[in-house]
Amino acid sequence: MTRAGLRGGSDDDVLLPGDRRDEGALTTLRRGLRMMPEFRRGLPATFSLALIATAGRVVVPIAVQQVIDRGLTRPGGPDMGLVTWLVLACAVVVVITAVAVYRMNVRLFRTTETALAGLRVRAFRHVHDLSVLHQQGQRRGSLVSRVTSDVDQLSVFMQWGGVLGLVSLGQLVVATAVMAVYSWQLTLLVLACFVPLGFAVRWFAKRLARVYGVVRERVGDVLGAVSESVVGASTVRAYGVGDRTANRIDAAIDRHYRASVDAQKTTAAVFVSGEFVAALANAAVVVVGVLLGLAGEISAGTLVAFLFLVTLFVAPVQTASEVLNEAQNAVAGFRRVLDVIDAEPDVRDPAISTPGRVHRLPGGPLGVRFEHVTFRYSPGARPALEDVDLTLEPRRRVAIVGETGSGKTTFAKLVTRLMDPSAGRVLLGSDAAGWVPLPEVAFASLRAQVVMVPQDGFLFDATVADNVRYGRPGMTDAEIAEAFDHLGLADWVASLEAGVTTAVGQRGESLSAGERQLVAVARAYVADPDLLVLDEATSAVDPATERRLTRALDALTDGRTTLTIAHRLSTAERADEVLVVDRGRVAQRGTHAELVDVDGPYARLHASWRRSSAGEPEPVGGAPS
Ligand SMILES: Nc1ncnc2c1ncn2[C@@H]1O[C@H](COP(=O)(O)OP(=O)(O)OP(=O)(O)O)[C@@H](O)[C@H]1O
Repeated sequence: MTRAGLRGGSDDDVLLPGDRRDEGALTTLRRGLRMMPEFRRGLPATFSLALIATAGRVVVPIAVQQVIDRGLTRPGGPDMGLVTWLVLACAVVVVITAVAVYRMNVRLFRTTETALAGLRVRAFRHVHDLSVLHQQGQRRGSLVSRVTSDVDQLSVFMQWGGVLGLVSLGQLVVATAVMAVYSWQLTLLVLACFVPLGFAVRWFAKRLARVYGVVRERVGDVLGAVSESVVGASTVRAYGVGDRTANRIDAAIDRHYRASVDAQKTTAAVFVSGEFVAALANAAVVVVGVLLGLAGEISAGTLVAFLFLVTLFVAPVQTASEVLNEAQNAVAGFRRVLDVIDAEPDVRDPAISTPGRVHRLPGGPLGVRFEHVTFRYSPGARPALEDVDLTLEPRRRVAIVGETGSGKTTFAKLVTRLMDPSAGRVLLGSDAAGWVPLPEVAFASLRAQVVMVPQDGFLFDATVADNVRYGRPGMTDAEIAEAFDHLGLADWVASLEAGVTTAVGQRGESLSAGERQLVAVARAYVADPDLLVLDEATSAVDPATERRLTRALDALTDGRTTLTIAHRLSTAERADEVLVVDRGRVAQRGTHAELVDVDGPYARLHASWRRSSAGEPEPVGGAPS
């Protein structure tokens, strides 16, 4: 299988604003070169080395011609002095050529890796600013592939195809020029032999693109089937469907195998055609060359040199189809990476975009003000929030409740400026300290003073302490242990195998769901925000962890403004204020006591909670976010 066959497809691609799928290859390359100054800077020197390398290759045929015509078959007898001189000169040129090729490879490797590392870093950084991350969450994998496998694909092509393409092109041009100087008749003959191959290569290139397209799809199928069976291993085992899953994987592997064999057959045909035409050209040159020699048109040395040159000419033509095919794939990958970098972030840091109009948030607990805010996930879609107009005072614990899909998470994302409203304004501050519109708040100030604790409390594969340190870098393990102590969690830390230095495993899987939440709460606590947005977990936890969590949350929220997306009515009952969101609108507002007896959405939610309260407390609105 060639390199082209090793990559996975990405059918479930995420569409970015301004994606340019139909852009021509040259336009993409120009756009890419503009974005990779490191690569551009190295190009002239690399081209010069390529020129030396290719020029060096034609020295040998020329020397052979000179040795035969002017050294060995000289009318006055062999001139061994000239032969020795030519052989030595050839040896020197061969060494210089080898050094030039080596230097060119190293340069190309270094400049492409430096340039691609820069590209990858830019793409990664940029991805974090794209609101598409929050709006099309299910397709994050595709974005990841753009900044990983697409860049890898480009790197492989630039180092392998780039070297081959550069040398081949130079070799082709120089060999043709020298051939034309020796004999225009034989040059035309060689070109005539290769014209049909040129057409065949074009046809083969299209077919190769198609067959390797199928191979990539099949690779994607295999990866999809395998990863699904690994991720869903417990479900597979629980339902005893191991055989069925294995059959699915076997079938995907079989389809991949068939597609690969099919693709290899085409690749083999390309090489055979090249070999055939090369043999044909050599034979034609020998026959016609001898006839021309007999007619006194060319010398024996020229004929031998010509046969060398034909070999130099053939190699690039043979590799052209593979390089072309690789180039098609690489340019497609390049375009996908460039589109990520070129996509305009909807939410920009004013410290960068409008440095003249940037503010810090006032210190101390922050209030939240929504001024006629409407948000749509896409133009023309039903508003997820509609005309929300309210002020939440600082230091209050506010519970946001509502049916599933009513707009609670959207509200939280707007407060933390993961997205900007489609209409209206969100402001943070207080009557005393003043209100600042979110688009004018520097990200550094916003991220330091407003913290969101997501429902799943994502943990990194590190220790408990490392995960907490994300909240405030530089804290010592002892300070982190102290923070757990303040949150009333010292007994829990003591129960861990290695205290705060216990490793949590990938995504925190060595801890229970409730314990992961405890770490997430500690992380928010050490960040010491002025406004907290909590997305309450819906997963049931054991009573001991539940008690710890309640205690830790009380300590965390003490004295801070807190917005909790509440899935348990017990949280709403304890809140200073309840916001009831219903189909994108704030339908009710007040304390639990004020709302519970009023006919409305809150009373209905409460009643449904009461009905199911015989068992575990039911999440408000049923389904988890
Ligand atoms: N990324 C998205 N793209 C498009 N529509 C979305 C997206 N996220 C949410 N929505 C839609 O916006 C509306 C409000 O969703 P939101 O997530 O705010 O609801 P929620 O009240 O938090 O629900 P839950 O309790 O289930 O988490 C829903 O109709 C939902 O389908």
